[in-house]
Amino acid sequence: MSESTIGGSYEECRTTADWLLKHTQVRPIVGIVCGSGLSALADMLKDPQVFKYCDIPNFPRSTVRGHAGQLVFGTLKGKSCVCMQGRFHLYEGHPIQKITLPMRVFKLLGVKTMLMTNAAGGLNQDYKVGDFMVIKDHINMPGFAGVNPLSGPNDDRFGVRFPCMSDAYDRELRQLAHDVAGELGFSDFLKEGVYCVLGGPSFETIAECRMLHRLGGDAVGMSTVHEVIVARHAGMRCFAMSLISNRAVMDYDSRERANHDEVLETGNQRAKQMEVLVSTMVARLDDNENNDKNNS
Ligand SMILES: O=P(O)(O)O[C@@H]1C[C@H](O)[C@@H](CO)O1
Ligand code: HPA
Repeated sequence: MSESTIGGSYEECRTTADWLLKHTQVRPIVGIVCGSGLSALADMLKDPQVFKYCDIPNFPRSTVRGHAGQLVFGTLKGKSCVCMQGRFHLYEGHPIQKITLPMRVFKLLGVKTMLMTNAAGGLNQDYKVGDFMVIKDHINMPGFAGVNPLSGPNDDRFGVRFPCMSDAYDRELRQLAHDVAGELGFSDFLKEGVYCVLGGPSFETIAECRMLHRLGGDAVGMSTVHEVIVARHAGMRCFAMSLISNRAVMDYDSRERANHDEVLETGNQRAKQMEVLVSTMVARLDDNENNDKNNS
């Protein structure tokens, strides 16, 4: 299959970006991705303009409960934003280049900073359900098997062939999250750690959770990393945060069972605090710092 049939080519992303630019006056500088159960964040945008994914040229469809499947443009705390109310996952059957196509479209729309959220299982034994984890680094398990959104011919118009990932999660944005959490009284439940991505949709076995924990993972999930790789390749600053929606089961005597209902339920319980934290961060983003951080 050629890259253009898989998705994510420059021409395809340009077509989508041009269509959106024609249909909205908003010129976003901040992009937001809402994780499972965390879609309400998009409802904070003022003067929203909503596009269903099925109406946007080249966009895949959202198939997961808790992912509304629409793109919302608007203003958040005075900053022009575009927000994915629902994301795409590998297990939905989309090619990985298609899952991450929105990142390239956002780049072409003028987005400089990406803020992503997700729901994840807690591997770190100190984490409680409901904690927030600022992602400081990731382990890309599908990547070990060659499943990487940048596989295939490289298009220099987006970024370099071999992008560095040791600075994938912007240090200043992570610090900003801690500062804001301190002011809001959230520090007790704001952690920082390593996110492991798997393909899903089956949740992990006990042996897999134990292995991931030993490898240095603090939380496990099924998203975000592919988006971050493509966003960083294109020079956007990235911040990502997990809501620890459930505890990864690590003990053969445990009666706990990971399930999507619990994930959505925890999202509902913590949605308001997630909204306040993210929106306050957006308010504090320094426009001058919104420069391209390309890794060329
Ligand atoms: O989009 P995110 O990563 O928040 O979604 C997580 C991973 C699976 O899609 C789902 C499992 O409950 O939630
Ligand atoms: N494992 C993988 N993905 C997840 C989990 C989990 O326990 N919780 C939410 N998304």
